[in-house]
Amino acid sequence: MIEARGLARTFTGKHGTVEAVRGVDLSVAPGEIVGFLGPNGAGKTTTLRMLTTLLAPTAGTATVAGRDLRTDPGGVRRRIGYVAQGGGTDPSVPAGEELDLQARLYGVRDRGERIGELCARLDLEGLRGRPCGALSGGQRRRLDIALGLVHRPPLLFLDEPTTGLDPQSRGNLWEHVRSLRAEDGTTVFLTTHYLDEADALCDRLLIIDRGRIVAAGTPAELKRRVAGDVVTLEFADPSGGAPAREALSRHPSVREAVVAGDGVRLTVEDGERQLMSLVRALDAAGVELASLNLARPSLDDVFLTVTGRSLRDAA
Ligand SMILES: Nc1ncnc2c1ncn2[C@@H]1O[C@H](COP(=O)(O)OP(=O)(O)OP(=O)(O)O)[C@@H](O)[C@H]1O
Repeated sequence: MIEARGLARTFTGKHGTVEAVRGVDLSVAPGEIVGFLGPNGAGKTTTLRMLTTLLAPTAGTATVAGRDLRTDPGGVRRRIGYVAQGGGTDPSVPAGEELDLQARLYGVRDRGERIGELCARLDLEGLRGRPCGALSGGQRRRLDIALGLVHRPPLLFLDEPTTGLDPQSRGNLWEHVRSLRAEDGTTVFLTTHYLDEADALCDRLLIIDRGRIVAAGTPAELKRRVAGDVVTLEFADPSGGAPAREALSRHPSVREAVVAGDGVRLTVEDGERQLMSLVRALDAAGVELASLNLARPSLDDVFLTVTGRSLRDAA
């Protein structure tokens, strides 16, 4: 559904040159929900604007929804939906009229039927007469998505769809995005800097940092591949940290062992299966354990491993 090679964009202004996107390769298959994740300023919006024909690339090529970005931008536009950050509705116009206008702009023939279908699907039925400015944040995001889908595009781009929404509305929006894929097979490409959103909603993730893709895979693959499991140990005797670290850093499954406060933090390959063996190694070293905790790595651990920075700090 998307194939991009070497996509790049440089901005040149009074204050010099910014290489916002530096040669991005990406592939998105039909029916996937793909998340484009990265800190502020990483190049997410710039990439999205290139893929949606709003910004010309400085270099690279892409096919989007079966059309060439450079030679047939009109063809791309007809076959994609794009929901920008903040949307573009007029606060004084009723939601139903905005939908009608959009359907006319795209020349949708059965627009009454299509609008009814979208309103039912996105829980907008009772809101058609309400001015856009009077909708709640979650309702407005659902209207923005309906506007992006009026012409039945097979591919939908969402730029930070849940920024500014409360946790309940975010969960609700994720459900709607999933059902678009389940019911219509819509492919979704979305940007986010929320790790929980990337983890919960997306089949596959591309992590971008400073204009380059630094990691790609399913959330589970990324976590498994890059970070290992995290085991935190505390000891009956607070001075147990140093001998424990000494004993455990020789264990074949331990990639890293650091003393943290009164305890030790380990990065362990396949942590669950190794726990008993780690406990035995401690026992052999004569260190008495007070507590042990095993945690799956988070996407933040992944980002930390590939870039050396925390996604939260970077954002
Ligand atoms: N029109 C422009 N002129 C100059 N620099 C720009 C322009 N648009 C973006 N940039 C710069 O390009 C870089 C990437 O910006 P971009 O908006 O793509 O990042 P982002 O990952 O979407 O960030 P955010 O999460 O904050 O939306 C930033 O350094 C930004 O300041």
